[in-house]
Amino acid sequence: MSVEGKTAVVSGAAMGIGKAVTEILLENGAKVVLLDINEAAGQSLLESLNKKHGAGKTLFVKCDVESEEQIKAAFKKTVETFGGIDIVCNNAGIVNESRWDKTISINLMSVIRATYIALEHMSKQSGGRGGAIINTASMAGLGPFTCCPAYTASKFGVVGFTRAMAGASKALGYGVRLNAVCPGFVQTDLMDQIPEQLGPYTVLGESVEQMKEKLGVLSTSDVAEAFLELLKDETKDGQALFVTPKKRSYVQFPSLDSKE
Ligand SMILES: NC(=O)C1=CN([C@@H]2O[C@H](COP(=O)(O)OP(=O)(O)OC[C@H]3O[C@@H](n4cnc5c(N)ncnc54)[C@H](O)[C@@H]3O)[C@@H](O)[C@H]2O)C=CC1
Ligand SMILES: CCCCCC(=O)CC\C=C/C=C/C=C/[C@@H](O)[C@@H](O)CCCC(=O)O
Repeated sequence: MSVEGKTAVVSGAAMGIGKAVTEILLENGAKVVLLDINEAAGQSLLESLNKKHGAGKTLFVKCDVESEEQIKAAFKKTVETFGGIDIVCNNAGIVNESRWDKTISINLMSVIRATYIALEHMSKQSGGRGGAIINTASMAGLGPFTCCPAYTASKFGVVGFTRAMAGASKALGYGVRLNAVCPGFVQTDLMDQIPEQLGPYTVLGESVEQMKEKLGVLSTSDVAEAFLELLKDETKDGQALFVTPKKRSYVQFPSLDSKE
């Protein structure tokens, strides 16, 4: 799918990975609606993007992804402004092992909530144009990251939901592809804040520095490139794309097909 002329919605767009995804989409000719709870950072990014890419290609909507009402309003505003939605990147996320319920709520429940609301606009079965949804999972959604069990659970959930929803979308003729991106460490505020966010598992976080050294640390634009690959390659549906500085590969899951 060409990104040129398409309308995209990116959550957690004010900073980090979401900001880089927003930038790569604009560079490739898309219009982008930035959703974030941080209004100051969102508005300031919008101003600099408008200077660089020209006004009329972006919109910032203050939106807490935990709120169904605010997500609905943000998607409605997108359709009113740009005439439809082709791409959604569910990217907003946190690490907070002390508030594990909030971690599950933002990282997993909000991805499911936003996907269902997005599909009301995007599905060909409800008058939409079809398109693509990319959910930001993590390497911690593929293997257990012992210093953050709730974060790990949320990201396993994102991978599982994305794969199942891709199958449902295909079977029901929605015309919407769904994929997950699973990065290792990425240089962002979230990564820098890991040591303070592990609550009862803080002592286990001591191995994080060694893991970072072993795996390397991605730049946000490395991750944005992976998003672009998933958008452009229409053969990718229900995939988890694992990304580290040394490797980018599609995860091979065990086949559990009862027909085989
Ligand atoms: N940085 C890393 O090492 C990795 C990050 N990830 C995932 O990437 C995603 C983005 O993370 P980063 O860019 O690193 O974090 P970040 O902290 O730099 O940016 C996250 C953005 O999400 C926004 N946000 C947080 N809660 C929100 C809410 N309730 N509603 C709307 N916006 C909200 C923040 O205001 C911020 O702008 C997350 O889902 C994270 O789990 C995945 C793998 C590695
Ligand atoms: C602590 C929150 C991390 C937030 C940012 C990320 O999502 C980074 C994810 C990066 C690496 C995840 C690695 C997971 C590795 C496991 O699959 C396992 O192979 C490593 C085992 C060692 C351990 O759990 O300590």
